[in-house]
Amino acid sequence: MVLVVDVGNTRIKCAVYELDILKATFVFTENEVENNLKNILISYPKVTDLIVSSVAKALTFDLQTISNDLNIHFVSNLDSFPFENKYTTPKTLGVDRMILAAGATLLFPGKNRLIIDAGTCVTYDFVDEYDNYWGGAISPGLRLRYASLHQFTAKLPLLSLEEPSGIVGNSTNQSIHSGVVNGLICEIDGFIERFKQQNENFTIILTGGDAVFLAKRLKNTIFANSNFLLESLNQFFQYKIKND
Ligand SMILES: Nc1ncnc2c1ncn2[C@@H]1O[C@H](COP(=O)(O)OP(=O)(O)OP(=O)(O)O)[C@@H](O)[C@H]1O
Ligand SMILES: CC(C)(CO)[C@@H](O)C(=O)NCCC(=O)O
Ligand SMILES: [K+]
Repeated sequence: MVLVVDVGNTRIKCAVYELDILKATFVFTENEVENNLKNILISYPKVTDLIVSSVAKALTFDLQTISNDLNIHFVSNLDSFPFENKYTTPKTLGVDRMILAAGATLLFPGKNRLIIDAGTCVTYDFVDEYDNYWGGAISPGLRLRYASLHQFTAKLPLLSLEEPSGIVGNSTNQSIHSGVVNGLICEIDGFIERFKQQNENFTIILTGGDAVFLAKRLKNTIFANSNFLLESLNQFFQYKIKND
């Protein structure tokens, strides 16, 4: 069994897999990480391997201290990935984006793949049908958009996510909701439109903390798979075992 750990910018998500079978998922914050991981390992004593993708600052404790007999692997840009990396600054590419690209490469072979991860940031990543990874785009996620409107102005309140009443916001709050929510939906619809015009034989994957909320509101029918990063970590782990 493997415990996959996604240390995101805001939260930590993990899952236990037995080969391709998802046994359990967990979400917690950084200060709870040590206790949570210990408890997961007590509940799942058959876990032999831990695979960690982190885009956050270093964890405040040493993972190795939670168990002596675990194999712990931190994904890094130095690993070998199942795609050809065409990014011009591969050393600064986020490992979360590399894992998403790896998962899409392994799970949807022979397709032009667009992975949209709507988390703290929204990332767009493109892997072509020949398994070349080209990069994509980074923009602010929903919560970040609300927070930055408040933080960088004098007058705008800090609001939390709410369905806008329409495109035309008729108050300060409604204008903010429309700008943030409708703005991101138009952005994602726009990226998808361009991608579809330029590529045949494609697949689009939508994931991240806001995926379910956004999927229902997009013009294109795209199913949200909130666990795609965790699934991709599991796929990457199996790929590593085969190729090491
Ligand atoms: N408890 C929560 N804390 C923070 N964000 C949440 C929470 N529940 C839902 N969300 C939504 O999820 C989004 C953050 O997504 P996610 O949890 O995937 O981010 P993350 O942990 O920073 O991961 P990543 O760094 O991979 O984007 C926010 O924009 C927010 O709207
Ligand atoms: C864009 C984020 C913050 C998304 O989590 C992460 O992938 C990251 O820190 N990336 C580094 C920059 C890059 O991917 O080019
Ligand atoms: K993200």
